[in-house]
Amino acid sequence: MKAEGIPLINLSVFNSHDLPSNPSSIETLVEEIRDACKNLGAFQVINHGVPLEKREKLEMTSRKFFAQSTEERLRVREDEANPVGYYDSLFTKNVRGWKEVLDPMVKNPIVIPASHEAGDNGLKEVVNRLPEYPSELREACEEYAEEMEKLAHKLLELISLSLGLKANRLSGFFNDHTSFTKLVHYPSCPIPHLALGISQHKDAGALTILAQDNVGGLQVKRKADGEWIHIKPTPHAYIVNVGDTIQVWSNDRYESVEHRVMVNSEKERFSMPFSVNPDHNVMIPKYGIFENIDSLRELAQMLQWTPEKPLRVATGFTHMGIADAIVDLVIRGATLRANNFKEIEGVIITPVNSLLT
Ligand SMILES: O=C(O)CCC(=O)C(=O)O
Ligand SMILES: [Fe+2]
Repeated sequence: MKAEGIPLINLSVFNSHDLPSNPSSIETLVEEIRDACKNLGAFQVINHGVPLEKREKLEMTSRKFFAQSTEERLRVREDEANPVGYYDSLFTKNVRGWKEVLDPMVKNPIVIPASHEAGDNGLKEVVNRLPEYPSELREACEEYAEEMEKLAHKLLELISLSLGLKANRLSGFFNDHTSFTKLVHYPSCPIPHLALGISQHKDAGALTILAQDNVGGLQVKRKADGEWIHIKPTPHAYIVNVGDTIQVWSNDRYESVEHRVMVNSEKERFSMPFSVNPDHNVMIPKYGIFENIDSLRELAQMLQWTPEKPLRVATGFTHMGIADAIVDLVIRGATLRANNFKEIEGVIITPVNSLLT
């Protein structure tokens, strides 16, 4: 099924919170996820198990929050020290988009790197800044986030399976996740031809699970022909975008999708993207996660591996197939540095020169 060029995936076989015990019952579903992630990097899900009343409650509180005076909204404005809260970019000559946002985190507080500077190992604590009005906003956010976490878990399991990995392969990366909900308001815009709600970008996290209202404006870029596809609102559905983190974990099998939001002169629009982000200290290996000998061989080929370009291999050595693959590489003359091996589940391979200090 398609909804205006974007696959529409029915999750009903997966509706309880656990994976069905019979793997063949979800084979088709896993295939659909694989095709959607490969071809577009985005899809919509229906029968996703998220109760409609939780979504509607948060949508209502979001509308109430943004309907307040500018002064009230600015009371919870984020700043450099604590980059969580309200921000708007309405008055910045549209380069940053015709929108305003409130972005509460799921876990509160969270600890994140103090800066993006290489070599800065400092950490800082970030706390949610939530408004007093509407009074039900905090509860609505918490209840909604709980549902989003469950859906995210299902989607990550399906994506793992679709990559030939165990269903729970990615779960361990999300114990102290840094996911957050974004309440976004795009006011109607008198100069829609000169502005964008959000200009073309990719999301950095693992996935984004997005609820949009019935106005429309989101577009995703189809890699095959560079065409922008309008995502027509499907009532109660969620749009799922593949982010950069999944792109890396999947060794580019799935690419994060470029998207943007158009604005219009008549209607304001509300959306609620939920960013599914791993723990801040999770290592995102440059060449993905491999659990079988074929993918390791494929990688060696992809890297045009030669003895002059040695690889560093890190592995738990629990999997005979992997050990065989390493032997295979050794036979081809690789310089393997056994004392550099780290005991990490699965296999991570990176060219030596980018890892050695
Ligand atoms: O509002 C939307 O439809 C998309 C928002 C988005 O892409 C983002 O916040 O990263
Ligand atoms: Fe986005």
